[in-house]
Amino acid sequence: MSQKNEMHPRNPYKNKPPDFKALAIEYPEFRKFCHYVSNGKVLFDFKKDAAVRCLTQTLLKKDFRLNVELPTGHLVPRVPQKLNYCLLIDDILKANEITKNVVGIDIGTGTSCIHALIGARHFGWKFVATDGDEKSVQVAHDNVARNDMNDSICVVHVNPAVKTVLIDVINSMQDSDFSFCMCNPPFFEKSEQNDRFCEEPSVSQDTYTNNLSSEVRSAPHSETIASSAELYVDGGEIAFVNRIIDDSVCLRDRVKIYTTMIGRKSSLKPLQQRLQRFGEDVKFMVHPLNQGKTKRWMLAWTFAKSISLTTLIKDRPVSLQLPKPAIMRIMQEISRLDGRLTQESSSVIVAEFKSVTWTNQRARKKANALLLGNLTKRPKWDTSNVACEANMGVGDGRDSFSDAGNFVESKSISTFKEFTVDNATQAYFPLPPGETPRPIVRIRINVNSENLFDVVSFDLIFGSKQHLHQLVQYLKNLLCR
Ligand SMILES: C[S@@+](CC[C@H](N)C(=O)[O-])C[C@H]1O[C@@H](n2cnc3c(N)ncnc32)[C@H](O)[C@@H]1O
Repeated sequence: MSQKNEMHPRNPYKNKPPDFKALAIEYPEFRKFCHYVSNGKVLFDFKKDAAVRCLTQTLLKKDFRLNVELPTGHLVPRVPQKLNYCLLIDDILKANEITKNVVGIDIGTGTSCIHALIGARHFGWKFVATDGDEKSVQVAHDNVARNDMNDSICVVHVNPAVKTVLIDVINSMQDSDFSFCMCNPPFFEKSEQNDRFCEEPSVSQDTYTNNLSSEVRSAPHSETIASSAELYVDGGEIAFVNRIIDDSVCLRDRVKIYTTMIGRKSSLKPLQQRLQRFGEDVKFMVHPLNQGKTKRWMLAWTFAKSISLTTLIKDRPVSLQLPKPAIMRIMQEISRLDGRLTQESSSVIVAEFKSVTWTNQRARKKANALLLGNLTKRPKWDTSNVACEANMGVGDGRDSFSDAGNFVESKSISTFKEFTVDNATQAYFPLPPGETPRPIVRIRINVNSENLFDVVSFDLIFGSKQHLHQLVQYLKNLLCR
């Protein structure tokens, strides 16, 4: 399903896709990839890599006055998607009043140098653009020079074998602080090589295509041809972004806002969990980046106390109408749910929860009654028919991308023959001394007095939207009767 309407509201391509007919009339090289059909419409062949390459070059020329070389065998950036990413960064910068002398770092700029070129031309930002591939650095440098942008963009070659991706570059520029960094990391782990892409020797030994000649997979909507450095990295995008996170822990607010694009939904959770481990020191957020049929995400984080990332959360605050005085009743209920309350003003409170206590209330009550009540048949807590054996890995157990510290094997052993047991095992690891567990959800509650009632709105500071909606529903059931 097309996700055009989820594009950034300021993206000019949001409600106005490229007019292929007009482009075909204006640009003869673009015309070669168009077919006229009987109703006068122009069809564009997205399936061919050369056509997509030409579309990107034409849009950059027409809409950004950029003359960009995109060599065959390398990724072709999609202009609306790249603009979406820059616009989101622009939103965060503007919301934090960072509007002058904006300097960004583009990690892994590729041959196109696309983020830096669009960022400099459209938003007036300056850039340091890095890449680990010498050819990409050369082509990116030529693209910058061809567009007379040497004063705004400095392209730097970095050693991709070095574990850090930001520290060396930043330390080589002693006096500069950076407003933000951005990155479109290689997504895939090397072992996935054969699943998604196959070699394309007609271009070069190092070129891959997603146009697999397989009976199982249908042909892709649009062909992607790329080099191995653009597609693969040890550990995939999770490992790459973890390297940026590691660097950010050392660099702290020498970069005000760290951002990266994320290509796979499954990468979001481990990366957010990783950031969560830095407790109150770090703020982070995820925002979707949609274009066409592709869904991507931007992960942003900051160590700077002055930076707010919540300004980007565009969801309407969830609200309830309650009889007056609503704030007292809300505070009572939140305390009953083991929430911690901080009063910010007479009408604003912040509530945080370390666990979800508002779901399964009936089951909770029943379990409590069983434990505390005077039932004739009480469970015998001190006897067991089952023994449990678990083999653990080494490490602190909190990294989900290795076996370290997680269960290697876990089994339940019945003390009766022919007696089977279900086995569910959960482990808790003590936090290092001095570290306090971070709440799973934090919500700002704002109470506005109207004539006859109070309007209570709930804003998610962090945590899952699902938890917020469940909690509000729970309070509604309880307080709106
Ligand atoms: C997916 S491509 C992104 C290219 C371009 N930024 C875009 O969005 O179209 C990833 C890029 O990261 C580069 N890269 C890989 N490891 C790197 C490292 N350690 N430091 C900098 N760049 C790296 C690759 O050479 C490749 O050009």
